Amino acid sequence: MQAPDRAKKPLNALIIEDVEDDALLLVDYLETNDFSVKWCRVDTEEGMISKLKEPWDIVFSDFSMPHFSGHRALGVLREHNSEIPFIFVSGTIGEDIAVEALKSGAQDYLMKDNLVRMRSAVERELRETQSRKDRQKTDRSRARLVAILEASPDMVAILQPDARLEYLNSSGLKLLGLEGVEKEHVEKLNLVDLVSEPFAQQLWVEILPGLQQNKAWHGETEILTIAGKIIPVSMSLLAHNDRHGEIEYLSVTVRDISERKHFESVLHHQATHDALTGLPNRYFLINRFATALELARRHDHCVAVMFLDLDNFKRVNDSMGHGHGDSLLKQVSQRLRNSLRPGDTIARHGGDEFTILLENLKHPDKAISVIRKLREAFLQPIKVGSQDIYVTFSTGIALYPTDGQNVEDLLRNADTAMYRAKALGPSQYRFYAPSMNARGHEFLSLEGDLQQALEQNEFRLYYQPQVDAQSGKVVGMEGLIRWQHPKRGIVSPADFIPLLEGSGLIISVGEWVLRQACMQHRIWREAGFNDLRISVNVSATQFNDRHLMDKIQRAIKEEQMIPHLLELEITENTVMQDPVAVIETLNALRSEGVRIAIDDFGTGYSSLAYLKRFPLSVLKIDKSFVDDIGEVGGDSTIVEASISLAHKLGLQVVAEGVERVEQYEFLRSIGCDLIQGYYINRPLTEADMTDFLVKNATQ
Ligand SMILES: Nc1nc2c(ncn2[C@@H]2O[C@H](COP(=O)(O)O[C@H]3[C@@H](O)[C@H](n4cnc5c(=O)[nH]c(N)nc54)O[C@@H]3COP(=O)(O)O)[C@@H](O)[C@H]2O)c(=O)[nH]1
Repeated sequence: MQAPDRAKKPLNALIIEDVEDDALLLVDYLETNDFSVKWCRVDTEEGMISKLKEPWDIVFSDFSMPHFSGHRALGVLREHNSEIPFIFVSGTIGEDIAVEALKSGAQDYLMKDNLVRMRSAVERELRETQSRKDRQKTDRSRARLVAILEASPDMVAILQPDARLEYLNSSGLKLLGLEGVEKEHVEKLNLVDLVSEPFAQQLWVEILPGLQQNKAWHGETEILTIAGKIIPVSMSLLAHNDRHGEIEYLSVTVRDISERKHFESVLHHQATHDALTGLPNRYFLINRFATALELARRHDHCVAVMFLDLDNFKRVNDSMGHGHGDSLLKQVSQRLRNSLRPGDTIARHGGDEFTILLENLKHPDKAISVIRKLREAFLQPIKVGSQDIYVTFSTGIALYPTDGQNVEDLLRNADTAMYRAKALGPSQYRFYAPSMNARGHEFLSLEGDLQQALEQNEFRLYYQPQVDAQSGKVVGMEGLIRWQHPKRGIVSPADFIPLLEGSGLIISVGEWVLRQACMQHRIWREAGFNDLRISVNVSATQFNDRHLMDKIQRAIKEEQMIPHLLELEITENTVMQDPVAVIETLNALRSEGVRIAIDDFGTGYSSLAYLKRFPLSVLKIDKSFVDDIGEVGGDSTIVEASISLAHKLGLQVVAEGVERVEQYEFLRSIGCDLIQGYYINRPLTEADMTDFLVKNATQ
């Protein structure tokens, strides 16, 4: 082999020729025609095969040789998969054979004695080989690109400028549920048909026209599978221009982000909901509340926020353990949720506190109907472990726009109102009033003084007479506490009982009231007023005191009280707190001979039918019902019905707060047993009560 001349066109030629001179003539011809030939001559099949490993640009072959043939040489070359151009150069070839040779894959044939066409034939073959190689390279890289697109986990599509599908990769077919669908059907689809409303609109009206200018759109949206399933996706839409700057085609890459969205929503739920109850948390509520206020401001609506605090939750937690406490909270949450409308928001504020947001209220009173509904929902006990627990809650309500203009103020005011409700005993509700804040400060200073009031002997017991409705004779009295404050004078129990409740002092002050009443009763008995009954109020906190029975028994014994003349007034709500335990205590009191009165009847959420299971003696109809008597639009049928039913259940009925003669007369006419109220007398000091008894006895 000879080295090629670098100034000329290099040509590596394998020459299959038995005659060395013919080969040299050929090379000489090529060299004189501007080729620098690197060549090798073989004349056997083995020789050719051994040389095929080298990088030949062209093969020249004689047609017939003693040990080899041009035909066979062409066969060998093609068997080795070689696409190297093959040119016959022969002295003997006839036209038929030449045609045959071309048919069998040779690129050309030339006569040894006429090589005029050789230069152009070689140049042509080299050119075609090069362009074939280029084409193959392009095909290969195209195939690779398609393979990459097909292997992509994202949907990739090529679209016509009007968004019709031209190509859709396998992931796209899979994502859209188009696997197995005929290609021609797929190609009829438009991207607009494959996205959900309202993105289809946006795509059509805004995004596609905008691509002329913007060239690209990226965003998160939803696509619609052929089966109608909506899948959240991230999408990149690109416009590809032709050389005139017109959109030639579009490409779109779509990534299924369902999993990410799912995790995002899980995270969002965790950040906005309470893990124990699954209810929205404080953060969620504040956001929702802010939106509700915006809307209310715009549409002139009223919004109520209610703060609920479970009564005695701590007792359940402490006595039954946190596991049971959690179970109670979960069940309470469920009941609260079920009692509200879908548009109302209930959130767990923390601990045993819940917040309810009532939007778009027509009237603030609607909040009361909601409280009633909630109370009804809790009439049935909640089973925790093996115990039935009756749940009550204290509620504070603040209203937009009257009680505040922003979330913070309204929540704070609802909280203040809730604390005031809680101080009144279980199951109470209070609407916020600005005076609550002012009184809050006053309360603080009173609270400090209360600590010493008992030691300093500052409490007084006043007595309000109860008379027989028919005869007008005094048959008993209610003991009502007052606080003789050294600086403020007489302080109303409405102002300090909640403080005593809150501090727990009510237990010892309640005991003082009981003993004071029993002691005074003995003094009046000794003065000849023998059969008078005396009643005292027992708050829910006192009722929960496990030493209550013991204290009552000791007071009766030590103050020489006649048990059947002692009456304890408890409210419906005290009864409802824990009915099973209450029945037990009431039975014990009854066996001592002590009478029990239900105070403020009608203000709670029990019914007489419900109360009949308790060993009660007296029903005190609340002043609010008595107030209705004789008023225009007032409804006295409740009073009538209550008295009639109470009598059927063997209860004596006392009407409280009787202020006017027509109330008295009406109550007498419908069979009310006893009357108490300013119409008879206000609560009196013991001295004034003694005078009143004397006067009454002599009338
Ligand atoms: N746990 C205890 N609670 C007590 C005790 N003493 C009183 N209280 C409770 O405080 C609340 C306010 O009591 P008071 O200011 O004494 O008001 C009572 C009566 O004075 C009042 N009343 C009676 N008749 C009329 C009337 O004709 N008009 C009118 N406007 N008010 C009237 O009503 C209150 C009656 O109380 P009750 O029968 O108990 O419902 C009050 O809730 C008391 O219960 C105590 O020692 N312990």
